Amino acid sequence: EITKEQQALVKVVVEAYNRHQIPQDVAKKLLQDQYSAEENFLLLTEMATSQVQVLVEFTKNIPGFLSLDREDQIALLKGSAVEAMFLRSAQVFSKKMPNGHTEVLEERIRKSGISEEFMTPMFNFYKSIGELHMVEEEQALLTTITILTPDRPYVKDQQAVERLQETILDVLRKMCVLQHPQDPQYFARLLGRLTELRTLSHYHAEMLTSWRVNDHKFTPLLCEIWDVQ
Ligand SMILES: CC(C)c1onc(-c2c(Cl)cccc2Cl)c1COc1ccc(-c2ccc3c(C(=O)O)csc3c2)cc1
Repeated sequence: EITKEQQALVKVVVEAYNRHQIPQDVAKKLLQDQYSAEENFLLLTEMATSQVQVLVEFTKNIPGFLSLDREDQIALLKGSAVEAMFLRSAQVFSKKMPNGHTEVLEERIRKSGISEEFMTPMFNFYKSIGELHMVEEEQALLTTITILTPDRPYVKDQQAVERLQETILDVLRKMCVLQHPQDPQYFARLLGRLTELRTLSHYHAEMLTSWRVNDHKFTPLLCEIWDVQ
């Protein structure tokens, strides 16, 4: 049984998750008709930059996040941004966006200078997230759990982060049992996705390097959050 305060916690997180989304006029740019590798890279850079801004706003609504040490807040954001964006872009693929974002997003990612070796794990991940058919509470809580990962580089007070993460893990575990009574392993499978995210995050570091080698430019916000340039 989910307690009253756990219900309140979920409500706050889910409302923040739904409130902070890429503005539609930015997302709609995906539908414009230039498909060169350069154009795709520029559009994806714009999406990622907008998504990071959305992510920063979302984290401010995670109960307890703003009471963490300031530097730890930054360390958590920097350490989780890529994983949170894999989760978010995965929702776009699994949501089968009504306005055709799914197809164009896939097309642009496939033709943006990312080498084949990263494509397979990336799209396998998207497929495995899609197969979970997560409800929006699960998506919001899983993203929150990713952000509240204690062992990110440079986090000083890991215990404080662990306490926040455990609170979310507890309510997610209960929700999974309620939402998926026929699948007792569902919660474990959700957490398994977080392990896959870590691997993708390592691949992503290499993707960044290969883009930079080919002189691709990022925005100041992405340079700051990814420690590039
Ligand atoms: C700098 C750039 C080239 C880059 O580097 N690595 C990655 C990157 C890639 Cl290629 C894959 C996964 C993660 C990252 Cl960081 C990217 C692009 O990152 C993206 C981030 C976020 C979206 C994204 C999110 C939400 C939505 C919604 C919605 O919510 O309604 C509608 S459209 C859309 C689009 C797409 C791409």
